[in-house]
Amino acid sequence: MTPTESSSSLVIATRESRLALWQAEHVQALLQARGHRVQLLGMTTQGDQILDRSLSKVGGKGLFVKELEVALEQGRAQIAVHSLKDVPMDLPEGFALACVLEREDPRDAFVAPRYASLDELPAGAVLGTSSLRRQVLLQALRPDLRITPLRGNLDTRLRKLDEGQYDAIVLAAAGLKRLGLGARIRSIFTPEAMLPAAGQGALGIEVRSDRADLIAALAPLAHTPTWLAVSAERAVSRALGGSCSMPLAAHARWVQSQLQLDAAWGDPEGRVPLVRASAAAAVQSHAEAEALGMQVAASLRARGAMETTMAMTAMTEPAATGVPSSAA
Ligand SMILES: NCc1[nH]cc(CCC(=O)O)c1CC(=O)O
Repeated sequence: MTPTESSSSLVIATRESRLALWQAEHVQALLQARGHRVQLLGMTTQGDQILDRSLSKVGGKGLFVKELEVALEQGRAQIAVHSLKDVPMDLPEGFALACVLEREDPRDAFVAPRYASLDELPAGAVLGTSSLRRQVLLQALRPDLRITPLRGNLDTRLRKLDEGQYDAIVLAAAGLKRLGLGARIRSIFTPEAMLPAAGQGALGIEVRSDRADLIAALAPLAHTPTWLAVSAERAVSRALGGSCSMPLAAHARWVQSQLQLDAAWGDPEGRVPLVRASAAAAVQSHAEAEALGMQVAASLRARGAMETTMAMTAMTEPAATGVPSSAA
């Protein structure tokens, strides 16, 4: 750091949901501890405004990041903090992922006032979820449940549960834990029962790719084991065309020095059984992590994932099935 760099103030562009603000403040504190002056710039994205339609129908993941990128482009901010799960597989030209921070719990959580776990729900109970992945995986576990779309930020989702619109909801454990709402979690799904989404629980920091100085300043915040794991997960999504209209799960974890990657692909209408694939490798670089992801994607495709992907185009049209979906 040169004196001029450390004395200049950095601005973090952030969405204004409580979770987004927590995440931006977390990065702000990490940077302040390293001697940077950091301010926040709160903004509303299209993804926050559109609450009545499935996000997959109106543009998908990018909706949560685009306004923030415009702020970076215009120089109103230098840093955008994202839940990596909401970040498109390939960033637009001119933007880069400077680093990935240590992951919070990547698993999904079951929240319900009257039931302690999915198994306890009576037949026909109404279960709210916010992504195709969760819908498909939960329907495979409990075909008898009425799985219903659930949109909105964390507080909104919990309020809808508390108002009695759902018997139970399933959402990311990471968000609840970050906001101090971990006590609402009745049970956590093991990855074996319900495989998380690529990048779930991890935070990514986006900058303009011409800011090599900033990328260097952010490098100490990186958590390499998380970054390699999410690189492998995101490579699976990318290889399969990665959009949030695809019910895809990808989860990597370290088993000693090996990265174990598990992925699942489901047909939203349940016409074919879930397709699963796994592989492990002694990954040491992003290239090796991505190769592992591509290998698992190829296995998924060999087992039928691609065919149903084609069939899904019709499914994502309005009113075709009414399946829930979002960037979750
Ligand atoms: N799709 C919205 C979203 N993006 C990130 C999280 C949770 C936190 C995380 O995964 O880092 C959530 C909420 C959820 O899926 O329940």
